[in-house]
Amino acid sequence: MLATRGLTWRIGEVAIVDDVHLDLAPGEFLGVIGPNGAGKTSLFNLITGLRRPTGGTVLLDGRDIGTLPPHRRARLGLGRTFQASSVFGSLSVRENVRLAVQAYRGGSMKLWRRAAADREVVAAADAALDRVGLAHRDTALAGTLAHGEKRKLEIALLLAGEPRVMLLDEPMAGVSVEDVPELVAVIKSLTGDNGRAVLMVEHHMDVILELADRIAVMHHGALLACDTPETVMANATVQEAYLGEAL
Ligand SMILES: Nc1ncnc2c1ncn2[C@@H]1O[C@H](COP(=O)(O)OP(=O)(O)OP(=O)(O)O)[C@@H](O)[C@H]1O
Repeated sequence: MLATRGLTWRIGEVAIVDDVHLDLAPGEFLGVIGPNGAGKTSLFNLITGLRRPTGGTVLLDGRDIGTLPPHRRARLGLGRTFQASSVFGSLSVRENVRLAVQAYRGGSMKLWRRAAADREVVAAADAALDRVGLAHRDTALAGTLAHGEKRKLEIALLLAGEPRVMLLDEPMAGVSVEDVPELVAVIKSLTGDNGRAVLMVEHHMDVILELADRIAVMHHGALLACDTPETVMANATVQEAYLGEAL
């Protein structure tokens, strides 16, 4: 479904992302781990088109999307959440999602269809909020949400774009321990929907182990291993790379 081939991003002599070959199958959940600075976010930036690679490319359904700008990739079904929050704090939760749905669907609706289209947009926004368990908070100002709720809202914004491949960048960041299981359940419920695949960077190993079918390990920009959780955890090279380093 999604693949990278020799994906590389060099700054001068330094390879931030180094010859990465990844394959993500429909319905698959691939966790990406690696110490701080390993190149995980940079990899996401290359896949979504925020950065241009200095080598290699990205394929979606076998099509080379390596030269497309981010919005074209998003339209083809590649959706992403960001580490930095992309929520409008002074708007309501529902309004945030409604805007995201509207942005995704575009403004090409005929005028006479406007009312029906508006109803469809609101319905899609409500459905997304329902999926992430935020329907009861629809009128709250987004800026007043707790961290865990904000992460859910970010996932709802992502769902507004009807992604077939979801890239989640540290969805548990800033979330309090007691809110983690609920957020994990939400993410789990979204995987495999019509073959939706997920690529997730996460530092919490317990979360990765609960969700991931396979784990990709990055180290100094390169892919050290990519295999089932059991095989990766037993991999001597991986253990060596992490000796004394937090995942
Ligand atoms: N625009 C840039 N210019 C120069 N160096 C950069 C740039 N972006 C990232 N880097 C460097 O590339 C390396 C990889 O960064 P990246 O953010 O991709 O790592 P990461 O694995 O996501 O780390 P973290 O887990 O801390 O988020 C780091 O050493 C970072 O300083």
